Amino acid sequence: MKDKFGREIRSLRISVTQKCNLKCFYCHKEGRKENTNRSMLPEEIGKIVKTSLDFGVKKIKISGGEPLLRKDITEILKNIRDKRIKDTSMTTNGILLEEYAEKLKDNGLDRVNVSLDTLNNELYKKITKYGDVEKVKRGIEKAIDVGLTPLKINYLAMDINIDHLKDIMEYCREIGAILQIIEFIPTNKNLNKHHVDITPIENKIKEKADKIITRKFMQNRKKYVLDGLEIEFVRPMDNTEFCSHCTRIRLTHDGFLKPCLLRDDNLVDVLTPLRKGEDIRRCFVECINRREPYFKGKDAK
Ligand SMILES: Nc1nc2c(ncn2[C@@H]2O[C@H](COP(=O)(O)OP(=O)(O)OP(=O)(O)O)[C@@H](O)[C@H]2O)c(=O)[nH]1
Ligand SMILES: C[S@@+](CC[C@H](N)C(=O)[O-])C[C@H]1O[C@@H](n2cnc3c(N)ncnc32)[C@H](O)[C@@H]1O
Ligand code: SF4
Ligand code: SF4
Repeated sequence: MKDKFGREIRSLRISVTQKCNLKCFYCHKEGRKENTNRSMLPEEIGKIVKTSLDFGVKKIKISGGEPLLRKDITEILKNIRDKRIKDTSMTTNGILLEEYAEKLKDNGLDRVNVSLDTLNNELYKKITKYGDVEKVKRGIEKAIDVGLTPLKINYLAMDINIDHLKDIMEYCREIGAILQIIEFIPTNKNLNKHHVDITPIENKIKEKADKIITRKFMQNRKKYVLDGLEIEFVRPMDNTEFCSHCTRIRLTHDGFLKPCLLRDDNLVDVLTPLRKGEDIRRCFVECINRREPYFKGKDAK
């Protein structure tokens, strides 16, 4: 099913918990500020996912909070599993990855993205409060070992870690990971000072790139191959092209369908009807109808 702006729905991003073992000062909490204290059971997540497949979803992203804090994460994966899904991935801070990697792979997870903004433990601690770079690196190694690949390193570009980008690039090349350079989304005015324009970095890499790939169904994001290293750019701010190619809907940790990451005012409760035994297809129709590009070009209606 397409939305009013002609955008297909191909991907469902599920936040399985709002809890986290780190406290990154910038966290956007997947755009969900409120907490209703509701939580979805693995079977409920499974049922919602199965319904989403009828609307064109082919890719599942598991996120949070920190998804590996769900003790029943393997149950969640078991319930999600379906032949129609082409890609099941997780975004994690990697702290618990060493312990979980094998179980995740065995229960149907295809790959992981691991967030790591610097290799410098002092700065990493400043950013995350409770983090430990070595632990994350061990998690990354284990994930690669068990085949949770292609593994992506999520590097959030900020004023405080922009000088660390070179080290992260080298590290990714060394371990054979894809590097994802993400534009910082300030969640309040005090954080504006950390925003860095990553366009000049992208232009520099583009000039030297051996190959350029456009991710058509992923917000037309550009991926560059440079001396064997794949570098993807996520540049959402004020980016009308990004939003006009957005094929993603979200499921919040407390059971609401969310038409857009950056809006919290148009959610559709899917958990209540599910618990009442009602047909939840109408929730998807409503969510898709409520979708609109957050950053709109002049021509968008
Ligand atoms: N504005 C906006 N930002 C997004 C959206 N999806 C992901 N992001 C940002 O992109 C960054 C990377 O997200 P990931 O969780 O690693 O997943 P992904 O790169 O989108 O997905 P894959 O490429 O399939 O692994 C995060 O910082 C998100 O905030 C989106 O729909 N809108
Ligand atoms: C919200 S976290 C949830 C998953 C997991 N806890 C982690 O950190 O990977 C998902 C992604 O959002 C990114 N993120 C968080 N806050 C952000 C912000 N203000 N701007 C851009 N990306 C952000 C993180 O870097 C991470 O890659
Ligand atoms: S680890 Fe992820 S969810 Fe936790 S605070 Fe950092 S960005 Fe947010
Ligand atoms: S419309 Fe834009 S901001 Fe909203 S989820 Fe899609 S890409 Fe992100």
